[in-house]
Amino acid sequence: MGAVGEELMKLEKMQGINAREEKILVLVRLRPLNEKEIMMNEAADWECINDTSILYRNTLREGSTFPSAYTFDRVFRGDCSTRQVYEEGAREIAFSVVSGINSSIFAYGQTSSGKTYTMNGILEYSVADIFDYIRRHEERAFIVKFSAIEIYNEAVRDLLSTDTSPLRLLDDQERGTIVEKVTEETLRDWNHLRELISICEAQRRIGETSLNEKSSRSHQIIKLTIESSAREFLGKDNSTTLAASVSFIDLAGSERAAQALSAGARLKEGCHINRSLLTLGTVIRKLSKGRNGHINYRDSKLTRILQPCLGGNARTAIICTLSPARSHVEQTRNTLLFACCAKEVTTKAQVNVVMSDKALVKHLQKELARLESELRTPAPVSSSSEYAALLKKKDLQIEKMAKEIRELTKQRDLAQSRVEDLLRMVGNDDVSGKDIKTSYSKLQARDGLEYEGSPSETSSVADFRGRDIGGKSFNNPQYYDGDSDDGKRFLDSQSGQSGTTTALAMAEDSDDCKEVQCIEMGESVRDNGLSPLAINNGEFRGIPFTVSNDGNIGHGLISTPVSGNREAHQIQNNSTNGQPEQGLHEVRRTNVHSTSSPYSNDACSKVTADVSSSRSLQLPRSWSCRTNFPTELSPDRGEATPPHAFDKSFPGRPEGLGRKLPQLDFTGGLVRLDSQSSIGSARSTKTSADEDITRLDAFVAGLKKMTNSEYGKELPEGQVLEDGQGLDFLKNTNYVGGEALQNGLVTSDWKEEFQRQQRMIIELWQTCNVSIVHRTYFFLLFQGDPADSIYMEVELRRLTFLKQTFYYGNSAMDDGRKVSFSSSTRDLRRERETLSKLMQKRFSEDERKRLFQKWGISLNSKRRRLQLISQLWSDPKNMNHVTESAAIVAKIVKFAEQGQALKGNFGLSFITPPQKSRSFSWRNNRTSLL
Ligand SMILES: Nc1ncnc2c1ncn2[C@@H]1O[C@H](COP(=O)(O)OP(=O)(O)OP(=O)(O)O)[C@@H](O)[C@H]1O
Repeated sequence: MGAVGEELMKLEKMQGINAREEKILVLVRLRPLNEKEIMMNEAADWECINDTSILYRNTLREGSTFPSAYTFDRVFRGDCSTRQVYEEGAREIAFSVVSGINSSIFAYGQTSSGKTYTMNGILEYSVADIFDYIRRHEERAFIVKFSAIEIYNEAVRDLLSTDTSPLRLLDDQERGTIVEKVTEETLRDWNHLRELISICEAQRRIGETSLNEKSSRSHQIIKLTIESSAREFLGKDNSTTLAASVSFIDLAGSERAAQALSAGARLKEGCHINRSLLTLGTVIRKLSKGRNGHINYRDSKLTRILQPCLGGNARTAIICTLSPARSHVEQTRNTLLFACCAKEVTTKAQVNVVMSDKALVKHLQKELARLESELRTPAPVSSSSEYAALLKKKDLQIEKMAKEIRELTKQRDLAQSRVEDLLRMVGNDDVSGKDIKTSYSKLQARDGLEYEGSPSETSSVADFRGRDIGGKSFNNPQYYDGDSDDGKRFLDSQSGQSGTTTALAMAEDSDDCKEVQCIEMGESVRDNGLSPLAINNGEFRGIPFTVSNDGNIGHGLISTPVSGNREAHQIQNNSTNGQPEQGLHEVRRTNVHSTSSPYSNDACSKVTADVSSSRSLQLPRSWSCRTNFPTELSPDRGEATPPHAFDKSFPGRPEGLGRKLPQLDFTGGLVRLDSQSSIGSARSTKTSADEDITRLDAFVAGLKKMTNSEYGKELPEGQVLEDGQGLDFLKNTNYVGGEALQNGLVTSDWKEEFQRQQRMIIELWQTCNVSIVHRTYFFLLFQGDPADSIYMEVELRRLTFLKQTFYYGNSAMDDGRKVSFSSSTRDLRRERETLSKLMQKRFSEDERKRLFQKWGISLNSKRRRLQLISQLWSDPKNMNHVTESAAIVAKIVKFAEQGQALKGNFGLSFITPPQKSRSFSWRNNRTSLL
């Protein structure tokens, strides 16, 4: 065998070693708190507990649905140097390039988390190592080429060229996607490298965001291509060359635009950045599930260029950079979720050999000989014990899945039976609920825009789409400043940005941006300066009930002693004032003692009435708010109803019918309050939105749909649940609905469990852009009755499903309509707009003024109502905020009146259930009571 043969053998051996699948190496680097964070007294919530695990240690958030510990190939704490990150993590991957293996190192993370800081170091250490290797291998001739591009606003730019025109991407059959005409410099030495790097730094788009003065606004890809050949064969026709490249990819920040407080150009960049990153996330997610089906590499320039690094012929390491600050917890989690997916992705790198024709022929002859010999002596079949082990493993898998299916079916059936009971209870023996649906179908919101079969309502729909204002075409509804003197003045969409992301969304007219914007629009408003809500003896025992005419939210709670007279409800006034105000409406229909309340104005009475619209139940173990309402619909809603008039106890939640107004819509919307359906124009201010905020049939249909739907049954295509996350957590809850309740086995810690679930639900509402009307109804209706557990569970299931669906960029189906994160964001924005219009009707000018002041909104600013509504429900961790938000929304949507109306519509009635069965099903036994 000559030298060529040896060379070939060596290469084949290398190919044999490397041409195998391996998982992407995932490294996590936690940076220390920066000066700004320290100045702001930020807490560092993340800790690397060993070399592979990172822990979230904020015990205050124990109710979170997220896992608190994450494990990766390697994690680096804040005091680790970049050299350590390189040597203990990225080096092996980067260094493969000298052996002819493609490799790539990514940095992924939110702005200011240290991507550029890390990648600059990694690049320099890698090049130093490569140069060192070259120096030590004089027998080979090396060529090192350097190129650098950035992807800025979905355009590819050459960072080594002064020509800023975008470069085209071409598809090459052999090499995949290549960047046309990109400059490639042959590296001479270390100084040359430094020079090129500083050119790139000067050319790269950098901007200032609120979190980073020098924020990289583009994705940067620096590529080193290394070719090497044995010197002795140089120039000969049987020479072979190893050719591979290593890419250093410094991605732009993965944060949401809202978090970085981006606006204008920054926002537009954010849109593009996030489109690329969204596609990257989708690609990684799909790859992590295996390579089945279409992978959408071509959806962004970034993924197109990086295709070989993502599941192709390359070894890849991803360094996820994190900030430990508490204020960045959401982004940190997103980064970790991305990292979790990435660690499941496999690539298949192999040595890339460029052969001369003669060498290739020789190589093929050898390969042929090897295959022929393999055919003659086939490899021994695996032993039967191996087969048996495999079979056993599969059997176990099947058994586990069957168990899960049984469990889910049981839960679904249980929920289904509750729905059927509900349907029976509303006066329909046909549990299919067909009649109910028919009767109310005309009121059913369809696609959030129209009301089916209601021409008068649909005719009032104002179409603002595509309207041309001042040369600018907006797809969004116009804003009228109802608080201004003329009341209907169109506002420039860019003015009055304060506190709303909507204004930012409208500020951009880039088509590209619109869709992505919706994804980015978060609800950034946090600090609303709420006064603390008094909690009853440190416990949350009831529901908030009012907005007072001084603009304060009533801090009263309607509470029920855990034991004692169920009718001895008391409105506990936690105000500091303690003096009754004029306009206080006594809640007479129960034995409620209306203590002096500064909050008890008309609004107060409405919300309290709403609470009171639920029938009192005898459920001694319940800690929740107990409220009463009459057995018959009184034409006078304020009419007192003596408690004995409905002295029928019911151990489930009959009050739920009166209280469960919201449509538990799959889309997260109670009813979509679309501006088009209600307040799109000055003319249409008095439309269906006013009257048709909620419908019971919609709620029932929603419930039924939920119990029949995918929640918990299956996740959307390609969706994965993180460890300890998703549906499993429900199994850990103290489930007291269903059987446990029927058997009277109400657990004593249900109260605690309820609060935990409530917290989770409130957070998930925010994450999933759930309608704030829905949030309000659900929050006010489900107050901790043990029988609420089924509803809590279904809601949790639904929200978890939505969250997962959205996280992976998927859409969920609802009545044939696709719901995605962006569409839910849009719906929520529209709902807020609608509520802001209605606010003018529901609150007097004085009340509005006081609310604005209380919520820190300048009385001179524009779109004050929208600003206020935008703040509502924006701080899920702050229970005071939540309760006050609910009170305001409740007043706007006439929550109280809805309860009464529904009671009248459906003639709710309850009977005492047989003591034995303690059934909590709905009864259609109107005559027994009325
Ligand atoms: N591990 C670290 N140790 C010390 N300082 C760090 C570390 N990581 C980042 N920094 C500092 O934090 C600041 C932000 O870092 P860097 O610019 O690398 O963030 P980035 O993630 O690239 O942000 P962007 O996405 O906005 O470009 C810089 O001043 C950097 O020096």
